[in-house]
Order: sequence, then C-alpha cells, then structure tokens
Amino acid sequence: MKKTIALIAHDGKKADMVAFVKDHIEDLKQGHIIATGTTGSYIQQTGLEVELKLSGPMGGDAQIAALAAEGKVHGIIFFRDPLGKHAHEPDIQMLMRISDLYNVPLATNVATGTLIIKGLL
Ligand SMILES: O=C(CO)COP(=O)(O)O
Repeated sequence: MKKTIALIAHDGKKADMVAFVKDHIEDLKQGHIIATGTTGSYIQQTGLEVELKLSGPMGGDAQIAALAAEGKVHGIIFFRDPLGKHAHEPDIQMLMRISDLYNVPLATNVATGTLIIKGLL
C-alpha cells in the first residue's frame, strides 16, 4: 500500500518546499502525495502528482489533520514560516496536536523532512 505524505508550506517557505520536492521527486513518486491548495499548486509545477486539499487558511490544515486522525496520513512535512503571523494559527496548532495524539511523524524543516521521506518511502 502506498504511504500518504502531506506537504504543506507557508508562503515564506514555498520556494523551499518546491526545491525540497525537486530534490526528492523520485522518492516522493513512490507515495501518495497530498497538499494544502496553494502549496500543492506550486508542487504540481514540478511534475509530481499531488492531491490538492483546500488552501490552509480555508481549512486545508484541518482537512489534513482529520485524515491523520483517521490513520490516512502517514507523514506530514510542514515548512512553517517562523517569522509569519497567520489568521488560521488555531488550525496549525490543531494539526500539530493531532499528529502528536496519533503519533504521526511531522517534520518542520528540510532535515527532518528528508528523514521522513527516507523512513517512509
Ligand atoms: O497556510 C498553510 C498552512 O498553514 C498553507 O496553505 P496553502 O498551501 O494553501 O498556502
């Protein structure tokens, strides 16, 4: 069964996410990739197949959290912008809480994101 990996990046980190996807595209092709809407539309430009959820501020983080709670997401790579402020901060915290509650690996930077890919794909 393919592992489902969620990719999410705040605006200040979207370029980093695209570079990360390009660096790991062959590994990522082994999984089922989902992403929040805007992040996903950038990732699609790399040629990687991505299932798009809603944009983060419109509920995309919450959708991914719900899937994680149902055991349908096996790893989350979430490049947060430590300098940004977000109207949907409660959703972001909820996603992180759910990943801890259900023991779903969640990476917040390139180094740990690489470990998730190497461990799961
Ligand atoms: O806001 C986000 C995560 O909290 C990301 O959402 P987008 O990928 O739609 O920009």
